[in-house]
Amino acid sequence: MQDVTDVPKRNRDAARLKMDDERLESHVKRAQELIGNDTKEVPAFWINKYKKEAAKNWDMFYRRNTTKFFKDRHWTNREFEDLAYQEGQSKVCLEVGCGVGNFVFPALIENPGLFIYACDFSKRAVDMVKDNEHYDESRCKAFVCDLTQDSLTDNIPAESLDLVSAIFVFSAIPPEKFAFAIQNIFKVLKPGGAVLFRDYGLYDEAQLKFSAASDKKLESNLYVRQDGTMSYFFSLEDLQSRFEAEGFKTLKNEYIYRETTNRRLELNVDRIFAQAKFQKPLA
Ligand SMILES: C[S@@+](CC[C@H](N)C(=O)[O-])C[C@H]1O[C@@H](n2cnc3c(N)ncnc32)[C@H](O)[C@@H]1O
Repeated sequence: MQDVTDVPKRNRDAARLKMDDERLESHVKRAQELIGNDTKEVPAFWINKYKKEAAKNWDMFYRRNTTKFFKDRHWTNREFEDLAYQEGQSKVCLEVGCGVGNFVFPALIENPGLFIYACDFSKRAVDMVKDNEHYDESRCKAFVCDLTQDSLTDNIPAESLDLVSAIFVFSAIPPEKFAFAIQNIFKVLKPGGAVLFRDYGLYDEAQLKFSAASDKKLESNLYVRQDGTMSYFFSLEDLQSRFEAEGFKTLKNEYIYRETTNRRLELNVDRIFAQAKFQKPLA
């Protein structure tokens, strides 16, 4: 689950290239076969347990990995122009599912006019954010919150945010809880404010790996990792309909294709991400 999107600078342009049609077609064909043949569903007892214990499993993930697992996300200004600082401008953002701050700290350092609220349901992760040498209360407030059941307005004034970033967090949430999470975000955004979304796309290589293994599929497009954390894969239609159902307007919604190389295994891997921008309409 490493952040393979953070390709070395000199390879960025090459990595951003879309897969050519032929390659994409054969990838989709392979994906559909693998996923279509994956009928090994996990028993309901375990599905409920993974869903119920999601916060605990992520907390254990951070106990094991501390701050060492994800790389800092230095690509966010490039991918989300709303985030990038413009002279004299100040913005307030909330990062949902902030983990240990791999999005938060590069964004604060690169964008002087930014204030970031950062929340996660893992207390251990939030404590690591607060312990970071760059944590400065005049520019950041981190707090524990389960986006799928705790109201964000307990910590953030309603309709006060310019931006909400959701970077690889919705994939960790069971789909039946998306609606609550999206409504929760809607309430703290200003009219005209936007959600910046990036997550695993349908047929991403990680989904193919889950399908090839046994007993990983919980339900359609939802899988479980060895450590009990979950991963959902978004088609653009699915993503768009879920945000629009809660009142958002879709301004951007696209797949990002990246070819990454695993040098040790001498393998090229096709990653597919869903990237979108959803706006809360002006009143
Ligand atoms: C893959 S990590 C991404 C972390 C961070 N956004 C980043 O870009 O590095 C997913 C994070 O979402 C958090 N998370 C998952 N479900 C959540 C929920 N219901 N409420 C709050 N945080 C959640 C997990 O604890 C984990 O830190």
